[in-house]
Amino acid sequence: MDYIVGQRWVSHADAQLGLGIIVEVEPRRVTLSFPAVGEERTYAADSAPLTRLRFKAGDHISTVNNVELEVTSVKEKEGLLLYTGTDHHEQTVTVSELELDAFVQITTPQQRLLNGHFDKHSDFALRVSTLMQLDRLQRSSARGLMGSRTNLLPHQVYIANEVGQRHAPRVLLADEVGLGKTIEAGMIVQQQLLTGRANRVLILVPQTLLHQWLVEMLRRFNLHFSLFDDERLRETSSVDPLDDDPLLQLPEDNPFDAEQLVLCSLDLFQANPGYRNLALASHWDLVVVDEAHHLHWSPEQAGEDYHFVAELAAQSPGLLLLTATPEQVGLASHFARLQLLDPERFHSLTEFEREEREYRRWSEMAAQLEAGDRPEDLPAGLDPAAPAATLIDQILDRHGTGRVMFRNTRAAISGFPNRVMHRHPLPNPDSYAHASLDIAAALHPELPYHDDSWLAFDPRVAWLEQTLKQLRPAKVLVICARASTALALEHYLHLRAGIRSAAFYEGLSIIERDRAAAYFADENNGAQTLVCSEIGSEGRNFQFAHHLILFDLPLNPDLLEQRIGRLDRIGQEQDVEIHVPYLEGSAQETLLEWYDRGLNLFRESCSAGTMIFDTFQTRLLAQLEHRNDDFQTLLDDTAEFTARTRLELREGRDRLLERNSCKPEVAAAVIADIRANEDSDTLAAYLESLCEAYGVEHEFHSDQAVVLRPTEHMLTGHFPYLDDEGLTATFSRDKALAREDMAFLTWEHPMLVAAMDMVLSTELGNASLGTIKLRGIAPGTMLLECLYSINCVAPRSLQVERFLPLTPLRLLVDARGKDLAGLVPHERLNGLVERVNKNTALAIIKQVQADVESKMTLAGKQAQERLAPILVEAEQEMRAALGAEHDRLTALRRVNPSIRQQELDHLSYRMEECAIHIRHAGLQLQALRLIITT
Ligand SMILES: Nc1ncnc2c1ncn2[C@@H]1O[C@H](COP(=O)(O)OP(=O)(O)OP(=O)(O)O)[C@@H](O)[C@H]1O
Repeated sequence: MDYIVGQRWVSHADAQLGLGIIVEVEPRRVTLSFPAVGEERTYAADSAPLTRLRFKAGDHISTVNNVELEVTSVKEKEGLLLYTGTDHHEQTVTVSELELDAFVQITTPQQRLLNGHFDKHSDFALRVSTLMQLDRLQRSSARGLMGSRTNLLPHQVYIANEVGQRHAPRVLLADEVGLGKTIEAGMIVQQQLLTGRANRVLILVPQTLLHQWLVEMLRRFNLHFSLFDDERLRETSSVDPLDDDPLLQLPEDNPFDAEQLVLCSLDLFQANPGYRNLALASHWDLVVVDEAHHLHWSPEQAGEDYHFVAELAAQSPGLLLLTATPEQVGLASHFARLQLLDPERFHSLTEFEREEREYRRWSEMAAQLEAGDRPEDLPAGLDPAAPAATLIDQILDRHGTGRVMFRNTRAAISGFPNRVMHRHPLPNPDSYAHASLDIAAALHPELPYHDDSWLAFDPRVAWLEQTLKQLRPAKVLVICARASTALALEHYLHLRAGIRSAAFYEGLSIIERDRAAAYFADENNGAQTLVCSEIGSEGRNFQFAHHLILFDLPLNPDLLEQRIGRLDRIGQEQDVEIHVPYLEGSAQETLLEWYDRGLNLFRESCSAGTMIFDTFQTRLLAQLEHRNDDFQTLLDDTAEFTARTRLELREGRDRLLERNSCKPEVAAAVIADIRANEDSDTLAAYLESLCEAYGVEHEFHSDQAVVLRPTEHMLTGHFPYLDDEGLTATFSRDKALAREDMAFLTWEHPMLVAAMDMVLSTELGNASLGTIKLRGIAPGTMLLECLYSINCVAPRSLQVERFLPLTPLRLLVDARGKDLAGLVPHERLNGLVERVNKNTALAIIKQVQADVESKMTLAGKQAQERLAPILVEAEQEMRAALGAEHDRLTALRRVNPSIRQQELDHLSYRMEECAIHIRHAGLQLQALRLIITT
């Protein structure tokens, strides 16, 4: 494709951009400015979704200077088109395509019909059915949630539905370990992308989870993220990775701009501060940060990673933070993360701490409201006459963590396995006498050894070997705190004990780590055991194993919970067997006792671990150093405190959060809608007609599954997502979950999305001609079937399309200009219309040309009349939605003076801008069929 600066192109992927103008051409990229929406876009030159706009003689064009021309001739000069025509003063004028008005509407169906370009009826029907399906999908409550290859779990579907529909969502996904936060984030990202709310997404994860995220996004959501690491950035940018001077001139070629979906490790920016400016200079619609509790923050000082994410958070409209243990590093730092999400709502730590103490009161109030009572002491600013559901939402928003935080607990979700604990006391060897020196050495007595001589006398080692042999062939995950321990153990098991094993620790490259994890996961020829340092205790999926050996214990209950969470997660089908070897009389034993008898952590997960730890820390540390008779009292006190805290959480904060994190009736309705889409045969039938239209071979594979293959007679050289090998795909979710080799075809599979887009962005089926026998109507009578869609050219940031329906406006005008659409539905007409041979069709069109044009004018007028109330309704809907946001901020401002007037003003401004664009929305003729009665 030859691009030349100044040429005019339209994006067929995004008609709302209006008419673009090429402003820069580079060897592999082309940049267009879209003046109608004030945006610039850069595309890869060989795959840009662009169509050159060429007018022909007879077309009407308008220029930026409001000159209207009817084109009489077209010439090309140095790659640019020059249009000559007559304006309304009958003057002959020549304008360059450079001067064309960017707010162009191209109504090609009429031009094609009158010029004798007729499509098959089946193609016309396909086009109309595409419009109808898109409209149905847009209105479906399952929109954006159909395509993921996952089980439909209510708590995930609820969150994805609630958050994914938001404009610029900013939330903390804090489900307890292993409940599927990655899946929730994937569903939200997918929904945001599919609905056009987001285009550019950046995901930041710990290095150990990069590959897992990459694979999960691809296999569950068909999302192709590009992995950016040091190597890739060095290859594509000249920035010095170590130079983080913010005033540095950034290169024009920002590598982050080259991809829409980027996955990076957060550590990359720690090690190479120079890359931060690059990432910040790129625009993101949505930033996702996994294991967000790692961001360093304390009331005295925030870490560089926190600052970096805070800067990203400030420039990106959407932000998802993920953590299973939000309070792992304390309440203050939990608050700091909430502040990243909603600085208006979370403006004062003291206030937040006070609120936390009141959760029980709000929880009880919500319960009262739900039971139909009206409490006397409703907080100020709430309308006692409002419906209970509204009041509950407002209480959650203003006094709980409301719309910002989602946390489902295992207690509320059934189907988790039991945890079974096995203690293994072992004699404490004399060589570890030094262990009482400090707590780290007491808990990990092998640490002071610079070689592996400790392996010979530490009884945990021989026990480990023996236990693994006993458990054979069961897979066993071994976790210890330090990399050196993991490495030494793995060497021992592998080289001296002959046990198939792999190590997983920070010294390995990402590829080596993933190779180790894959070796462990391999069912047939894989390792029996994986020995991990603490980095293996976070985020990874090892639920195919159900034996966990804790070679030592971390001094942090949330870390212990994370360790157990590797196995105790969704998909675990057996009881989780937790084995803990410990040295008798050592600090390890004391810690084990405290976790077990104090917190009961080996049997039940506990979301207040850190808080309980903080409460007893001093007493516990003293006991770890030197255990005495007070220990029993510490255990009793901890157990009593834990029981009380659990109860408080259940009745207070957790219940308040749960109320917000899964509403079963809403989830059930969405799931039913997703299922209804899967269970009907409409998709299969639609796919068949698509394949027929485009010449793709379509063959039965098995129940609910098909094989698609490209052929030599394809209409276009290429069909989206279909390579030479073909594609085996199923419409059944259950089959897709069991058969990873099959694609899961839903209305939201990228093949369907791209193919539907292809139908509407090309001319396929937009002009058709046929005959019909209708009793009682004189032969030779003309009917025109016209389908219009609403087209609103507006800056993308306004997201106007979410208020405008996609429902096509259909008219069937008869010879007198009367609309019969209501009497004869489209499907019925399809069954009655007969095709006409090309010569007859050309003869017909010659005869009725003038008549068609006048009927088109009538149809256009009628459609315009029908458009008016639709636009009024769209504006009302927009005002209601943005108005509610405005009201919320105004209400929050009463309790929180830090909300700036400027923000409220900006919302009002947005509302007015949206209103202007909605009022100027126009109609685009999508398809036209001329029918003559015989
Ligand atoms: N709806 C689902 N269908 C099928 N598998 C699922 C579903 N939800 C979660 N899983 C699987 O369960 C495991 C846990 O999910 P995920 O990794 O998203 O949990 P998490 O909450 O992020 O865990 P952690 O707290 O450990 O980071 C993964 O193996 C995931 O693939």
